This record gives sequence, C-alpha cells and structure tokens, in this order.
Amino acid sequence: MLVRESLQVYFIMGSNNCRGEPLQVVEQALKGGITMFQFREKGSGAKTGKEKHSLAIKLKQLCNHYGVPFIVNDDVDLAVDIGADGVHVGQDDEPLASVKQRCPKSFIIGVSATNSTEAVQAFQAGADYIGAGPVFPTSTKQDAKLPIGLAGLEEINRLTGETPVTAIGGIHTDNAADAIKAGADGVSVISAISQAESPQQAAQLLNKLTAKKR
Ligand SMILES: Cc1ncsc1CCOP(=O)(O)O
Ligand SMILES: C=C1C=NC(C)=NC1=N
Ligand SMILES: [Mg+2]
Repeated sequence: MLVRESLQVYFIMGSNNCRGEPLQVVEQALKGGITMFQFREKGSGAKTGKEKHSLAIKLKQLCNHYGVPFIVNDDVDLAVDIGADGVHVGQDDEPLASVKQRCPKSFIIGVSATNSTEAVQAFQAGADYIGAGPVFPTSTKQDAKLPIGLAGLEEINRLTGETPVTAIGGIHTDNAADAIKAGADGVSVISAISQAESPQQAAQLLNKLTAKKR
C-alpha cells in the first residue's frame, strides 16, 4: 500500500481526545473508512507507562485487523517495541536521520512541518510523508503554532515535490475538500472524528470528501 493513498483520511487520537472508550471510537472510525491511524497519547490526562503501552498494543491489533497502518506519535521506542507500522516525529523531537537508524526499514516515518522551511527540511531528509499545519485554528493541540491557511498549505505542497503531504489542524467536513484542492494528499484529524456523535459517520463523510477524482 502506497503511503500517499494511506494518507487520505488519517485519524489521530489519544485516550484524552475522546469522550467514549478509545477502542470503541477507533473501531467505529475504522468501520467508517479511515485509511491510517496515529496513536498520539499526549497532553493533559494522557496515559503513561504500562497503561499507555497496553492501550497501544490493543489499538495496533485493531488496526492490523482492519488492514490500516498503525503509527505512533513521538515515542519511537514504543513504536519499535510493539511492531507498529511507523512513527510520527515533530520538529523538536529526535532528528529524522537518527530515528531512521533505530527503526525497521519498512517503517513509515512522518515529520511535522509548521512552515515551508521545516517542510523543505523534512523533504530533503527523506520523510515518508509530511504533516503540514496547523492549517486552520485548533484547540486540540495547546501549543499549536499560527495557522498557515490554505495558502501556506499550497506553498508547502509546491515545495515538497513527490513527498506525500497531509493537512492537519482544524480540519472538518466543511474544509476537508479545500485542503485536497490546495494539493494535500489527505487530511489528518483528531476532533472531527474523536468528538463526533458518530465517529463512523464522520469518517465515512471525510472519506467521501477527500476521494481523489480518478
Ligand atoms: C496534532 C496537531 N498538529 C498540528 S494541529 C494538531 C491538532 C489537530 O487536532 P484537530 O484535528 O482536532 O484540530
Ligand atoms: C503534529 C502532527 C502533525 N502531523 C501529523 C500527521 N501528526 C502529528 N502528530
Ligand atoms: Mg505533493
């Protein structure tokens, strides 16, 4: 499966992002058609240690069952230890080169970019995909940078050649198609699915809105 296609509807979540049971929310999202999942256990109320480890394993098994790539945010050791499909690292995390050394060859390694400079650096360092944003205002990530807007997203897509790009930050059903029009290969969402009345329906709708015209 090509990373670019897997990026279409990239659901990101930690236990502290959802109202219900994390496993139920993620299973609903998988049924709704998310194409990639990222375990991001971070921020106030996030689990740590053994609790985090065992939730990661359960979520990975769920994703494996649905044939959807399971990515771990930040925690490279956890990702390698439980046999995830990849890891996502931010700018202030370990540099891509050293992360690559510690991961299996098959790993998908994604990098965050909050502006064009960071995006070009990630592209040059050989990231498998770039998470560009925040595109719109978001209250989910406390320390999110200034939104780059659709113009900023367009510029990042122009500068990063063939590296797949996912748009993140304040993405909902009313702006997901705009992100694709701006050149993103897919959208990454937390609250649009994790806070939805029906995560399954939210995932289904986002999948429709981001499907590339053949
Ligand atoms: C992790 C992250 N990185 C940039 S914005 C963001 C939070 C996205 O959350 P939401 O989809 O609820 O706006
Ligand atoms: C900060 C992030 C940016 N982009 C993606 C895809 N995931 C993240 N955790
Ligand atoms: Mg591109």
